[in-house]
Amino acid sequence: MIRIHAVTRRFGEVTALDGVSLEIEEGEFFALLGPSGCGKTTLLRVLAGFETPDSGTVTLDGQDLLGVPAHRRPVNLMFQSYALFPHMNVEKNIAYGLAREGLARAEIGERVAAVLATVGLTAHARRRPHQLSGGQRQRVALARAIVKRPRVLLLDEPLSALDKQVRAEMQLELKRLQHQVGITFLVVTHDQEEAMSLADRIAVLDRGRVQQVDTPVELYRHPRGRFVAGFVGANNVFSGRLLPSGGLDVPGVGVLPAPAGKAAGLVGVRPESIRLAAQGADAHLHGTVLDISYFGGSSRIAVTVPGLDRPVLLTVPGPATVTSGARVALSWDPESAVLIETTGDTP
Ligand SMILES: Nc1ncnc2c1ncn2[C@@H]1O[C@H](COP(=O)(O)OP(=O)(O)OP(=O)(O)O)[C@@H](O)[C@H]1O
Repeated sequence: MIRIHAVTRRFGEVTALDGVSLEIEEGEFFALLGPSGCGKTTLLRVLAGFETPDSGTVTLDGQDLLGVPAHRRPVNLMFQSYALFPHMNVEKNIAYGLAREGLARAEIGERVAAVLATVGLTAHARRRPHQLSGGQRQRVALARAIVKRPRVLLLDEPLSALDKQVRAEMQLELKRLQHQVGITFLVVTHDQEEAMSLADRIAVLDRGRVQQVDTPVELYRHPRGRFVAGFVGANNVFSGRLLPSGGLDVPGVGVLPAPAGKAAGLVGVRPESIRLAAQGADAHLHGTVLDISYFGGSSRIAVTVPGLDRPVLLTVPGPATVTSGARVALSWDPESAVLIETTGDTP
């Protein structure tokens, strides 16, 4: 198990990591998710040994890791595929690290062959990187990292260079591989969909601080704090006061469906929980359709509501039945509204 405790790293005025504590289990697929500049790469570099924190500790199975030089750590950083050696074929690229470790030729041959089979590139062993597709190059980069049999594999935005379809394929591939090799994977990404689809657990970082660590489902269902609520999946966040009899009283808007409570705070309602309602008794909000985005299987509708500073988003299956400029009524079940953050208790 990796235990990161109170790790802080400053660069002049910038605090890249601000008291980060995390525990990553053996064999886990763990993601660090956050916007650009939140400190993800710095944390990865600390684990890899390319960066020393100002304070804090990192242990692997109880053993200090920070005092161990980078090349002695049982941790490997997977570089982007453009870091492959262009003049070496696939096999040689993969064998390179093992040869440097001084392993016997026979063992290198066996290990390279095994890993080539694992990533499905046996038939391409003699090709050079420029003779491969982006996805295949990414597999070589992966093979090169896992052939060294690290305990922990660090991946920095591993799929960002790939186009959408290849990316989806590689996500499946990465998960399958991680399962097969049983190595702990720690992936860094700013793409929440990627983190959700890959990881067993996700740590959301903002400005050098861990905001929440949870499974993808929990992060989506019960985001804690405004940042996570807005960053992980689309969300509608309403600010108001929960009423003991049920509902959220939003100043200037009215009482919106929400469970009973006593706190003033922020409540989130996911776009797929909101439906178009008939005007009248069962409608809770009224507004004007601002924009419609069609995604094939579903559509996202943005509705401007007087009194709210951001449009309300809702998702409907298939093409939308309304058009821009239409007046619509919106509704949702109280149970689908979750308290994200309290801003004070009502006396
Ligand atoms: N060597 C450095 N010198 C000065 N500032 C740095 C250095 N490395 C990182 N920083 C700063 O620390 C902060 C965190 O950087 P980091 O690269 O960890 O972010 P990130 O979340 O990985 O972002 P991105 O997704 O853009 O790579 C940023 O403000 C960055 O400018």
